[in-house]
Amino acid sequence: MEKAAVKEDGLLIPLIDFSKFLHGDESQKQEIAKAILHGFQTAGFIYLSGLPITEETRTHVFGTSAKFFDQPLDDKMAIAWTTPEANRGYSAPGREKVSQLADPTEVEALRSSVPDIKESLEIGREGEPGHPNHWPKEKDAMVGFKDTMLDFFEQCRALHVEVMRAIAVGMGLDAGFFDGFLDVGDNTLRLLHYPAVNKEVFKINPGQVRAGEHSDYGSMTLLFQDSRGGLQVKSPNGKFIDATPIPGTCVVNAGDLLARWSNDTIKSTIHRVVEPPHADGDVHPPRYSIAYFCNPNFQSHIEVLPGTYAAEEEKKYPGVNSGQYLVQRLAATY
Ligand SMILES: O=C(O)CCC(=O)C(=O)O
Ligand SMILES: [Fe+2]
Repeated sequence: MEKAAVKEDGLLIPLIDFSKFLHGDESQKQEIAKAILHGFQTAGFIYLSGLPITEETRTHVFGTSAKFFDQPLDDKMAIAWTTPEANRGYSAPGREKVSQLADPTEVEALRSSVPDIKESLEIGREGEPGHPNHWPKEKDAMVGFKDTMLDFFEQCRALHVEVMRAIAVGMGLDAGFFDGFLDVGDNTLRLLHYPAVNKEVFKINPGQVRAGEHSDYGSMTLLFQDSRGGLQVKSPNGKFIDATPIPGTCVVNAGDLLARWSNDTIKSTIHRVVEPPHADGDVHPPRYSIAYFCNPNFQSHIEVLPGTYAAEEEKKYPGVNSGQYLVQRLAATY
């Protein structure tokens, strides 16, 4: 039996040892595959431990990400995010004027806007024709940045393939069923930084969050969070529940396209990032996380999966092109 990472208000997010799928015997593989699929079908979220990505890699990538965000705003703006088709580059935070909150009109303006308090860098598949990545200049603290991120991108790409193999096994399909849909690696690595924020900001703005509620779009997201906390997942009863960080794990959530692909037998669950549950003093320290958004190859045609419907009329969705679906969804957010 696997353990629960989160268990509250009807939301049970399992904690699953993935090394038993990768290296276990046949019965362990089956057991883990079923647990993973069940987690996606019920919560839409799982926590994986026993990952092939080492703690050393993880620490190095988080350190490198922090160095990127540490750069002057101008340097980051020089590689700004451009279009949903490219989906690459830097997005600046909504900037709050916390020091001027005594002015009631300012406060009102802030209250009505409540932008997310975060900045991010999106890195796509290196070498995608027409869409070069926006890399920071290879100098000073940014020397080696590109290599570090490309290496991590590849490790996450490989992990996605393995988790999809587990889903295939769980569904009773061939283990390699999804391989041909994923081999290109049309994925996005998003580095996230939620800057330090005064607690007052959350008090003055009841609606203030670090990242607004949403579901993800693709097949699944591999989410690496630091120890700060603040990620919340919506329970079946509509309450936001803390998805507390567990060292050495990766949170994996199914996206909208996988839900659609599975005829809604897999859930793409709403989540958000809010004020962490604890803070010493007046300021919440910064939070860093890394989301790796996995997608079926942009060229893939996504038809409801065999075994998720009994009769043709039970298919809830027509086929769709993966790339077109994703660009459409992204265009609606930015
Ligand atoms: O930072 C996090 O923990 C969550 C980020 C997230 O949900 C997203 O970027 O889609
Ligand atoms: Fe998300």
